[in-house]
This record gives sequence, structure tokens and C-alpha cells, in this order.
Amino acid sequence: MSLPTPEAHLSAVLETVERRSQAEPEFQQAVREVLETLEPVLEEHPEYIEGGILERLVEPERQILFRVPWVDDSGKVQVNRGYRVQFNSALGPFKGGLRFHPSVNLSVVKFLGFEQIFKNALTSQRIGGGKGGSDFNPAGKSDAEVMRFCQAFMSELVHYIGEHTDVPAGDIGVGSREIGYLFGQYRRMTNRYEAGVLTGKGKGWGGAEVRTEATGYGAVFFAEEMLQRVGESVAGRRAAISGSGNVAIYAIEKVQQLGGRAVTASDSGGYIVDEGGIDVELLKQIKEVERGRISEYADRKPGSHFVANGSVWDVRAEIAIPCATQNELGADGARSLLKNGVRAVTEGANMPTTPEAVELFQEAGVLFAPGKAANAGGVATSALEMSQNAARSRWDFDKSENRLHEIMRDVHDMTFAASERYGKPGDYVLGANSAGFVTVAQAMLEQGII
Ligand SMILES: NC(=O)c1ccc[n+]([C@@H]2O[C@H](COP(=O)([O-])OP(=O)(O)OC[C@H]3O[C@@H](n4cnc5c(N)ncnc54)[C@H](O)[C@@H]3O)[C@@H](O)[C@H]2O)c1
Repeated sequence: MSLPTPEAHLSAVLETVERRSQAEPEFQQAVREVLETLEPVLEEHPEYIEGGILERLVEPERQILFRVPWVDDSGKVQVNRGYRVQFNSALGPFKGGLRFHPSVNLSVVKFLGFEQIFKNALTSQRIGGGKGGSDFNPAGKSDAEVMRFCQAFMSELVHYIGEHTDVPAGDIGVGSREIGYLFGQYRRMTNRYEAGVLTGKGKGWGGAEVRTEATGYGAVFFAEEMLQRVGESVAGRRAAISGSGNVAIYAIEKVQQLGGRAVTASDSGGYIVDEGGIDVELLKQIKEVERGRISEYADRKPGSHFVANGSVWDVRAEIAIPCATQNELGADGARSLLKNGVRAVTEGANMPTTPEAVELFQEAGVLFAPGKAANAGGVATSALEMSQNAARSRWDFDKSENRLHEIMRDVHDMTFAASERYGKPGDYVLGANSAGFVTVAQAMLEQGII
């Protein structure tokens, strides 16, 4: 049997994905972005073509769609749709967050699940890739409504997860409050205290230190590694950060701890600029405690201001860290950042930079870290939470943060080494895709056609 060339093989796989997933633009975008970089890997490994690795990798092992009926505070029955896409378990149990946001659909969940496979491989933590969520919008809901929704969601999800099967965590709209309600319902329904079934738990009942901080801290550690490789550092640099949720808050905190100055934060209503550096405690109070709007920051902090229309990427910064959502940094934002002298872009969010913007950064020689590598600190710390649950042990903050730092250094080095090996040193997109892919492909090959 003669094998197709890598180029022909990649186009054929992409064609199949486009045909089968016509209504899934985000998923197609994520697959295209990976496949476009894999030709040199397949040149070196024809056995991956022969083993049908890519055809299998782009098809989730299992996709679960379910009804989530619940009753709101006025007594009205509400129905949302629940999703769990179990994408690939060659390296370990499916692992990936749950997103509760009105924009959630199968395309979004599949793109996130697909990216998660490679990200999880880069952490070297032996976890597979998956993702889930619902089009439920927690914004403006009472605590009791969020609890009833989470209980209804888990009443179905319970059939498909477990510490050795599939281990969900948080994502947009799912933080420690939601994980608490989800875990409570899992425990009630199974009559088991299976701590390792969910990560991001409360610290008093199985949660790990630094899990809350991990994604944002990790993204900044990655930026520091990239900058240090070229003799620079975060210290003394201005950073523009989008979002004001879990990832953004702790990215801002770590930038300041490393001696940089984070000057922006945003939400769906607009953004704030604080030239003196964001006051992280005030930001946490507004967003984590009061669940308020970012505009309130400007009301309370003299010297800062709120911008309702416009883009956070118009603010001058040497480091940009998009931490909100997919495709939030497009060509216009990239041009504006480039004009203002950006040196490094690190994705805290998943796929926040459009393909056009990535190209502009790479052409301009800006250091660009894709989310698969740069935001892997969250899931890596989730895996540490699973190990601590299994061992019934608990690490302190310093040990956990040091371990996160080491992991991010390894992810950086592995990614950079792969970019060198496949001919484009410093192309972290190529590096992350190829290093993650080879790890998963090898495991799939050795485990046979399943
Ligand atoms: N939480 C994690 O550990 C983790 C890990 C890896 C990647 N991520 C990614 O990081 C990103 C943020 O996740 P998070 O956990 O911080 O969620 P979050 O719910 O805590 O915060 C999301 C933030 O993004 C903003 N946002 C969302 N949609 C927006 C929109 N359409 N326009 C403008 N702003 C918008 C929200 O206002 C909020 O500030 C997501 O892409 C997520 O997939 C999260």
C-alpha cells in the first residue's frame, strides 16, 4: 500500500473535518491551525499516516448532549443544553473544563476539547483531553438558581465521569462556587467521596493550593521564559490584559509580582486603564466577591478610567495577555499593538488570537505563545490536585507554586525544542502543536486501532 504525501494526507483529513462539521466554525479553525503545522512531523513519522492517527484524532471518542431542566426563582421551568465531549484518552482520563456561557454550542466545546488534547500532553501529566459546558448564563442568577442548575447538570453528567474516566474542572462561568454545587450532587448521587472526579474544589475539601492562580500565573511564567531566552524580562514592562475573570486576575497579579505593570482589565461592558498599575485587591473585591462590573473599578480608583467602546489592544503595552475568550484579538488589535511596540503576546485564554493576527505577530518577529502551551498551568495544577487526592495528601502554597513554575519552564523548553527540531526556532505555535501531537500520536500508535 503506498502512502499519500504528508501534504495530501493533511488536506484529505481537513476536507473530511470540513464536510462532517459544516456548522462548527470554531472547531474547524482549531483543527486547521494544528494541521497546518504538522507537515514536517509527518515527513519524519510516516507511521502516523499509516496508523490513521490524524483521522482518529479529529474525531472525539464520545460526545454527550443532554437536556438540563431546572426551575428558576419565579417557579418557571427552564431548559438548557448540556455538553461533554470526551475527545481523546490515549494519555489518561479525559480532562478539561466546563464552560457555562450563552455562546456555548457544540462547535465551541469541540474546539476547546481538541486543543485540550495537545495542551494536556505538553504538561507531561498523563491526562487525556475533553471539554464540556452549557448555554446556561450564570450572570444575574441567584445563588439558589445556580445551585439548582448545577444539580440538574450533574444529574446527567454523573453517568459519564469518574476519577479514572473523565475529570471536569472550571472554565468561563464555572468557578469554585459551581464546582462545589457540582461535587455535592455527584457525592449525593453516587454515595462516594470521590475527590478526584472534579478539580478546582474548595481548599477545605480536596482542592489544591494555587489551582485558582495557576492559569494566570502560568501564562506569565511562560512569557518570562520567552523573554529571558532573548535577554529580556517582564520586569519594568507594561502589560495589557483583557478579561477580569479567573485567568486575567492572576495574570495581572503575577505581572506585578515580577516587577511589571499591568495597566488594563476588561469585561463584556468595556475596559479600564490604570496607568499606575491595576490594584489587584480592588479587582478581586469587585469581581470575585461582589460579582460586579469592571466599570465599578474606575468609579472607585482615582486616576483610572473606564472605556465603554473600543479595544483594550489600543492601550500601549510591551506585553499583551488576552485572557477573556476566543477570537478577541483580531488583525486590528494586532496592528495597534504592533504600532505601540509590543514585544510578547501570551494567550491566557483559549484561541483568543485570530489566525490573521497570529500571522501579523509572527511576521513582525514578536514572541507569540499559543494558549495550548501558555495556559497549560491550570490543567497541570488540576493534575497535581488529582495526585494529592489520590495520595490523600496536601501540598502547601510554596511547594505548589514552585511545581507550577517548573512545569511551565518544561512546557516552554519542550515547545522551543520542538520548534527548533522542525526547522523554525522560536515558532511556539509549531512547537506546541508538534510536541503535543507526537506525544499523543505515539501513545495512540502503541495502543492499537481503537
Ligand atoms: N480557568 C482556567 O483554569 C482556564 C485554563 C485555561 C484556559 N482558560 C481560558 O481562559 C479564558 C478565560 O477563562 P476564565 O476561567 O478566566 O473565565 P471567567 O469566567 O473567570 O472569566 C472570563 C472573563 O472573560 C470575559 N469575557 C467572556 N466573554 C467575553 C466576551 N464575549 N467579550 C468580552 N469579555 C468576555 C468575562 O467578562 C470575564 O472577565 C477562557 O478562554 C478559558 O477557556 C481558563
